[in-house]
Amino acid sequence: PRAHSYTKYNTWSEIESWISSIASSNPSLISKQVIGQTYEGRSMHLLKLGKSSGSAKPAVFIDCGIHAREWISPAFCQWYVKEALEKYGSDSEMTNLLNTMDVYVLPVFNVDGYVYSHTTDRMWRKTRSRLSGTSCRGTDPNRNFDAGWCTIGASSNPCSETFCGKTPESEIEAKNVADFIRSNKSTIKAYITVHSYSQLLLFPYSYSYGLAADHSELMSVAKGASSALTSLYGTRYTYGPGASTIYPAAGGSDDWAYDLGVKYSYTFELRDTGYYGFLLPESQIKPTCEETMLAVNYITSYVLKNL
Ligand SMILES: NCCCCC[C@@H](C[SeH])C(=O)O
Ligand SMILES: [Zn+2]
Ligand SMILES: [Zn+2]
Ligand SMILES: [Zn+2]
Repeated sequence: PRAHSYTKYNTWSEIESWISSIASSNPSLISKQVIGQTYEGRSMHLLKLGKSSGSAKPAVFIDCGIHAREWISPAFCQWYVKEALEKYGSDSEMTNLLNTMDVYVLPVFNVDGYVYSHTTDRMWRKTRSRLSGTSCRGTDPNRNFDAGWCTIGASSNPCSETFCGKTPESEIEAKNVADFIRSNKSTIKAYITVHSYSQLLLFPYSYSYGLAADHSELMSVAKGASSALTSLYGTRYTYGPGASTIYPAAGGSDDWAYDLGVKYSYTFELRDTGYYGFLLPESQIKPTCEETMLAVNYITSYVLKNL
């Protein structure tokens, strides 16, 4: 069988065995937990990075793979874990971060969809839930959160790629993540959700054109993060509130986390701008992940400084 590689789009079974081995590789720095099952009964594995300490530490939550076809996203979460463990002890920023904070990483949010995009339909986006009254499958998990749910930029047609679901958190995957964040909301200071493609760094709101209370701060952090990203290979990002920067879209995880009180809430749209789109070649995994590390590190060190 194929081996796991950080510069390959790994299958779910490769990722699942990687999760087990990486979690047991360094028990003082990383641990794993299951936050629930997917619709088709797969486990949602959450990794927890950080120097183990008796008391609850402030935390960052990063998820990848909300949308099945966006394969560069789970590749980044795997890359982030590798870099964090590698750099701990040598890089002062990462060492300070993991000594003071915990970083939760959900390598693949929409596991059923990810598997389906590997086996059956490369362009699949949604979950794989069955819906009553139609043969169409799946809900868009990024329209299924309880944030302006189904008001704009989402569809109530189950056959739509942006179907918002029967109710908020109808998708077990979304409910598992929302439950985890709700039960840890006193410690979670930042939420970062990774998608592709378009090269954007977005923040609330997408469910309204109204500006977030923390708009100017979120904007300045986004500016710094995207400049850090650009500094490596010149990759250019656009940044701003979701509604005006990409399109209005209600029910998103970022808007939901922000309204729950997680101030630093960001959505990344990674490479590229459409030449390859979702079919980004594996040769671009390393450069994409390295430049994105700079942006994520910028955000986490800003959060650390402002605890
Ligand atoms: N919460 C919405 C953030 C902006 C839209 C993000 C994209 C990622 Se593919 C989408 O969910 O359509
Ligand atoms: Zn997406
Ligand atoms: Zn996207
Ligand atoms: Zn690196």
